[in-house]
Amino acid sequence: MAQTEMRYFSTRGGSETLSFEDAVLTGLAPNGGLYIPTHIPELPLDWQNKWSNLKFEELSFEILSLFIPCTIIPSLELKEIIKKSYSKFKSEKTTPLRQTGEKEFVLELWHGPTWAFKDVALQFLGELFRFFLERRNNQLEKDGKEEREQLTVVGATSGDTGSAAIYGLRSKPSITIFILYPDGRISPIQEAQMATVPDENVYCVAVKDSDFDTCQSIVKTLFSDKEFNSTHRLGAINSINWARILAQIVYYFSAYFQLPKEAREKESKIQFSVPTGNFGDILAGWFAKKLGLPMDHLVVATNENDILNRFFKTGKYESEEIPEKNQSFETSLVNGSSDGQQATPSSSSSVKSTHSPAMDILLSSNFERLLYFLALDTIDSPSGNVEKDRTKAQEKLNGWMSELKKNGKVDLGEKIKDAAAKDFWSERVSDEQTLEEIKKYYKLPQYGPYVVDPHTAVGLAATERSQKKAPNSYWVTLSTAHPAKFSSAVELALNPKEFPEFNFRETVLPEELKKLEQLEKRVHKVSGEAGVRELIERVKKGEKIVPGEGKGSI
Ligand SMILES: Cc1ncc(COP(=O)(O)O)c(C=O)c1O
Ligand SMILES: N[C@@H](CCOP(=O)(O)O)C(=O)O
Repeated sequence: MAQTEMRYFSTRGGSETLSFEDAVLTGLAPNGGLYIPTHIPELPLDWQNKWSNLKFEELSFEILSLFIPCTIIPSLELKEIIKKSYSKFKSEKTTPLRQTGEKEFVLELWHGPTWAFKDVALQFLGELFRFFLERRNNQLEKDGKEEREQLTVVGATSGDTGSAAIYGLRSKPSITIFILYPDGRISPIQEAQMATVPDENVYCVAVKDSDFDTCQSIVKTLFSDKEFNSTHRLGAINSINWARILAQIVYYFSAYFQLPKEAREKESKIQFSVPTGNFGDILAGWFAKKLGLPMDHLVVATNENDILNRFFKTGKYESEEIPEKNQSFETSLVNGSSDGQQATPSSSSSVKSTHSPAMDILLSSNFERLLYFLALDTIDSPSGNVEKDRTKAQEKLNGWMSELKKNGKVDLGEKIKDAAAKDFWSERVSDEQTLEEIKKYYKLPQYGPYVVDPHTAVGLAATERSQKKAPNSYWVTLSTAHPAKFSSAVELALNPKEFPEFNFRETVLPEELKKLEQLEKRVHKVSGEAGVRELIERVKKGEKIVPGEGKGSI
């Protein structure tokens, strides 16, 4: 059956739909919403047999082409983009599945260039940007036009997205990239991975006295500032960009095909546990389920920053703090809601610093995408008319967003909580439990020893706690980073007193990362949104700014 051509629209309303190309290049919708597909495509008949022996790249092509019409990227070119995206992965399987128990598995997503799961999507997004810009600029040249399209990528990171984006975009023509991160709140290796990249088009921006939410909020404010956005043609690398979610859907299918045959039999149940921060990775899993991948539940595994866990348990989405006292929280909620004029906080909010710092996030961007679908699934008396029902769901979502803006919290109610519970379970994992989990996997009989990073440990702890809900299931925990990236937590868990034989440098740290220590770092330290704007404006004017020596707030 012919499928309707896929287009994308904003969660926050407006009847406009965009092509895949425009949705990817725009990143965040002008009304502050996130782009989502107009419909969930159908998998081909007999996909389970047809796809079972495909290599990762081939599987990726099959899934991505359901969302990217060949009028936007012709098949041959999409295959080429995918091939380039995964050529630098260190594992033949790209995202290999490792057995850790009789029915327990870990999906290792960190075999890409920066040793984090973000590489899977950001290598692809880098290639997409290159392809679209090259095609547009060739056309301009053909048409005898002088101007060329340039993209100013502005992204926020709690450590991993930044380096993966930089490795995906470094030295790509027509692109300048600014990565914002909270000064002093990412691991030394993460900072070294970003700041030692010498390419001229890369700017690492340490935002003083901030946290990830502040950085994310600055990014969203800049995107919603119409003038700034159109002057600099902003591009998004965070998971607000639909292409990030899309690329991540693939590895849920890949995991499925790597599980033992028995797991794929009708009576078996498969559960996925996902260490969660910005809700991008787990949302990709939810789309995989919507597409028809047989999975039972997705476990939202949070650290002590547990707003999401509290929502899934209570239906209430709220910060622990009073909004007036917590500007970062409020500003993140209202991002881009209107004129981009809201003040951006410069001081840290109530986010806790934990042993899994990449998940130290209060407000998860992608939760809005799920909320849209929950709104749609629970509208009273749906009309059956796609556009009308879409508008109703968008209105409902906007209502929630305004309430959040006003009160810093919203009670989404039992109906929404129950609708979410069909697909999600959730668990909060403390720092202490995270360290215990790292120890446990190091001492793992039969399938160990296995050194896991603290984020993966959060996922594993959540798996164990959820197991009683569905005994006899197959469990896949997503491993989101290589342990080398988080030495402090790993060394704290596998400390010399308890584990005298363990040597982090010898057994965990890859040679490639050891070499970073010797390289020169280039970091621009700035204060708040004003500092970020100033840096971008001066760079775009062609000023050469020596890292750490800029004037003003830079
Ligand atoms: C290592 C690691 N694990 C887990 C996460 C959480 O993923 P998501 O933000 O997609 O929920 C992140 C970053 O967000 C991360 O860097
Ligand atoms: N943990 C992330 C935070 C940014 O999330 P993103 O998936 O929206 O880019 C990081 O490592 O930076």
